[in-house]
Amino acid sequence: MTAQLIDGIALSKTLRADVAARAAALPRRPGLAVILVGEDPASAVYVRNKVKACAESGLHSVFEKYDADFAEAALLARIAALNTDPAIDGILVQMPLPRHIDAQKVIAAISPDKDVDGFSVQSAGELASGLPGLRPCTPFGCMKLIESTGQNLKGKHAVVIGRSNTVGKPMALLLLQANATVTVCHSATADLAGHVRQADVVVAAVGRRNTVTAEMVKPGAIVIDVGMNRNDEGKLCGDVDFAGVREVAGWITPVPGGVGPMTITMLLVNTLQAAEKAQGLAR
Ligand SMILES: Nc1nc(=O)c2c([nH]1)NC[C@@H]1CN(c3ccc(C(=O)N[C@@H](CCC(=O)O)C(=O)O)cc3)C=[N+]21
Ligand SMILES: [Mg+2]
Repeated sequence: MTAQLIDGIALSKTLRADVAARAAALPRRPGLAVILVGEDPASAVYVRNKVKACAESGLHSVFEKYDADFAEAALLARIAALNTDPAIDGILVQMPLPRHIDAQKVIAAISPDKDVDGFSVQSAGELASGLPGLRPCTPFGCMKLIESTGQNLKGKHAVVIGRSNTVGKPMALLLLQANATVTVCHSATADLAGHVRQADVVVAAVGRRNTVTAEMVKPGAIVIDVGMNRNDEGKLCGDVDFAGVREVAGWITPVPGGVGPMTITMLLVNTLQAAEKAQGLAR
């Protein structure tokens, strides 16, 4: 059996067309502010892709780039200004930030209504409480990828590998909300392979290549690869041994072309949602 590929670029295209149509129907264009502090080359690429994606979906965006020694107080002042800027519906401060800046302070400074990353305590609390709100983009995108298989999660066993605030924890909560039975594995898990073997859905968000191998995967499982690593040849690869696992799984996401583009797509969706709310349209 060879797994079906879940194409994050194709799904992104469909969802971004919907964003564009809904954005065009609004009296005022949704606006996203993207802030980058420092010179990390990978961050610069991701941020450029986010700004480009906004333009392609008819969203307004502003990009602010600051030197690595930009003061925390100055960054907080920029966020305060954007919080009250009526042209801006979403604020994204690219992570990681330089060490002299307290990321938690920065996240807390963003108005919860403009928290399109879904990283704030309010957004996390809304997700954990089953209330509507802005969901973290990567796990939100993973849910769309899983939904695109057409498989109902009710009664299925999902195993999340990784427990970060940005991916693993919110992923587990979203799967729970979709009626899956959820196990969260992490670096201190005693028998990772034993847990993954039980999984109808595997979400790998570890940051280490070849964490999930063919002999760990239940035949027919849905395998979602959040990893972003480099192999020995310097090529982008995920946490899953793609070549091996695709021979066992039912569905699998590639890296690149899987979760990455969907993370950006859900950022657009969240910005649209924030704009619709700001303009009095409930969603
Ligand atoms: N405040 C904040 N919000 C984020 O959402 C955020 C962040 N900080 N910091 C860094 C991570 C990482 N991230 C990615 C988004 C898209 C791709 C993406 O489009 N990847 C392409 C490949 C890109 C390539 O070739 O390098 C793909 O998987 O096909 C990757 C990574 C968002 N992040
Ligand atoms: Mg709110």
